[in-house]
Amino acid sequence: MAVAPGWLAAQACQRVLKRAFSLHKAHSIKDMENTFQLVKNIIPPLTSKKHKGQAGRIGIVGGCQEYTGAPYFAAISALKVGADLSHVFCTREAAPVIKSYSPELIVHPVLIMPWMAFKYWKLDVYVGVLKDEPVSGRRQGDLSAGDSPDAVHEVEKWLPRLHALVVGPGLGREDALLKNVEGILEASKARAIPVVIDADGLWLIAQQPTLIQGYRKAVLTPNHVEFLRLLEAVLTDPVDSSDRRGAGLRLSQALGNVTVVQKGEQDVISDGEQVLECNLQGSNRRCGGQGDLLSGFLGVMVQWALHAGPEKMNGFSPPLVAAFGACSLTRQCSHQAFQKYGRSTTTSDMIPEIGPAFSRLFET
Ligand SMILES: NC(=O)C1=CN([C@@H]2O[C@H](COP(=O)(O)OP(=O)(O)OC[C@H]3O[C@@H](n4cnc5c(N)ncnc54)[C@H](O)[C@@H]3O)[C@@H](O)[C@H]2O)[C@@H](O)CC1
Ligand SMILES: Nc1ncnc2c1ncn2[C@@H]1O[C@H](COP(=O)(O)OP(=O)(O)OP(=O)(O)O)[C@@H](O)[C@H]1O
Ligand SMILES: [Mg+2]
Repeated sequence: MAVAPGWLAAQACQRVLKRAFSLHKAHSIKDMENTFQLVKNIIPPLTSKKHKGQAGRIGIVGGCQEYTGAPYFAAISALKVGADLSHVFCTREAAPVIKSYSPELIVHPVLIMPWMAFKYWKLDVYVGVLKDEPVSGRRQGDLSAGDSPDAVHEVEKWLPRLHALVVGPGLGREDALLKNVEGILEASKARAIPVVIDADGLWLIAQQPTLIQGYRKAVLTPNHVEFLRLLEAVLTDPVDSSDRRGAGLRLSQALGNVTVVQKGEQDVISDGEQVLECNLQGSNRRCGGQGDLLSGFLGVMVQWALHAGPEKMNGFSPPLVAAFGACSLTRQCSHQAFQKYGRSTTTSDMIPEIGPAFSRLFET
């Protein structure tokens, strides 16, 4: 008996939805089908009428000597989900490493601190002396654009060309670097650029919550430890963190309706008014880097959702819908990679799954 392709697609879609929401009593499968439909509504069509850049130009602020994988994962996932250009703003040491992972990334070694610029300047002078070059000549000439200590200004120059920023993956916690990031966040807010804040960016927010207070184009993506740190920093009254929906809702409200994506066995997403949960089956591998992929997806999707406008959101806020899309996609990639590689699965194995996972969730 011949089976219609449409029927097969519908069955596949039902299976994904059942996996997604079998554990969650508050939302019926119908509700979740609707939420997936909202994500589908924000995806820009691939047409011959567009020019490079229109599907998304994303900036990642992160990458230092210790951590080069995290900004790479965020930047490549932004491209693979459909952004046209992905920029990484990182420290000087991290730049050649990140570039060497992928020719597709545009890498700016601008997150340099004043003392580092001084160190490189001294090194250049030293090399000049060894080469028997006149020291005074080298002092003038050898600080290239990448050595500029004015990191905020260097990133700010690019902001008019970017649709969204992901701040934090692999950033590190050096005070001087975080000071730069404060300036970058202020400049992004002044331009109404959506920002996804993850990892060490959340460390900064825990020190200074006022930096994103009330900025509704900000989305925070804490893991378990980062969420507890934010709760402690932001809420004055005690809160039951085992009530993940209640705690997420309260944190978002206390931050002035910034969207909070609490990652975990279920991803709990709140904008202080509503709560969405993503239970889509992922995998039991907890290898590092999966959250970085999520932040890259979200950087792109939040911009798509804001561009699509509230009328396509059925009463949900655009960041909430975008976050649901990014969480679902991360978990689906993890699930697919795990089916192939089992215990040996690492985040790199999830990258080739992005295209098939996206089609499966959002193009059926
Ligand atoms: N390949 C890479 O370059 C990666 C770099 N990463 C970066 O690494 C930096 C640090 O991020 P992490 O998420 O590792 O954060 P932390 O360095 O704060 O935590 C590392 C791990 O230690 C454990 N831990 C920390 N504090 C704890 C506590 N109080 N109680 C119990 N367990 C605790 C948790 O398992 C946590 O995942 C960030 O810049 C992040 O982006 C990660 O994204 C992973 C991948
Ligand atoms: N117990 C779990 N069961 C299933 N999925 C999980 C579980 N914990 C986390 N995840 C999923 O893994 C992804 C990354 O979340 P995780 O908490 O590992 O972030 P992270 O610690 O910030 O990662 P990274 O190593 O990139 O910094 C999310 O999509 C989340 O849904
Ligand atoms: Mg993380």
